[in-house]
Amino acid sequence: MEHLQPAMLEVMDLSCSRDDRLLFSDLSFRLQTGQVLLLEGSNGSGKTTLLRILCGFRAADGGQIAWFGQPLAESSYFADMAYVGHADGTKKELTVLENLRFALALSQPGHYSIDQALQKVQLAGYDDNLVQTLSAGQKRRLSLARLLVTHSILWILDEPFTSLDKQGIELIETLMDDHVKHGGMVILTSHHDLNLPHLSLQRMHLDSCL
Ligand SMILES: Nc1ncnc2c1ncn2[C@@H]1O[C@H](COP(=O)(O)OP(=O)(O)OP(=O)(O)O)[C@@H](O)[C@H]1O
Repeated sequence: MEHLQPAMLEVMDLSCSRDDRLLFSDLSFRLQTGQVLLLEGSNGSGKTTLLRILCGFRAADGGQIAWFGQPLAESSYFADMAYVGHADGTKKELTVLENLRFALALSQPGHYSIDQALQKVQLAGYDDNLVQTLSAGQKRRLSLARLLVTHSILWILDEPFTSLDKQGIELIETLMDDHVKHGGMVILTSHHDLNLPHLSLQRMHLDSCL
């Protein structure tokens, strides 16, 4: 009787326009722990805009979002959610280690220590490197390490595979798999096919909302 379980995340009748162009309307979905939602759609269809609304960076034009039955602002949502966007969210003038310590100071600790997370994303040995000296793929790996050292239930990932090599792509898939198997949830956009055969994957095409 899965439909009777309270949805951790419930999006109801969301609508958004930009520059008088309707991106989506009446958009509704529910996401439970252990589930992954893949947002698909052509360039400009509104995927990033929807993620930014889900992160609270931007208001929707209509609709509601609830976290465990509560409006976001009255819930623990913003402590339970972590976002990795196009810009990676790292501080370029700080070292790798300082970035992770900074992230940890603003959040509850996650399952991984900083050393374990750096090992996991294959950045061990880069602790004292300034972020501005890292490659694009290494910066992306650092943003993944940030997810591992801090506590969050919902990962919101905008094009997480960008700049990553084959091993990096497999690494994200492994991390997502681990995360949802331990009670997490993921919403992501990607133009790549996902290789997550053992997970409960929902797909939403934004173009169909127009
Ligand atoms: N800062 C902005 N100001 C005005 N319009 C914007 C802004 N950012 C995006 N848009 C417009 O909103 C629409 C949706 O953009 P969005 O970035 O959400 O699309 P997307 O589906 O993520 O695209 P892509 O696959 O190219 O990343 C586009 O028409 C875009 O031009």
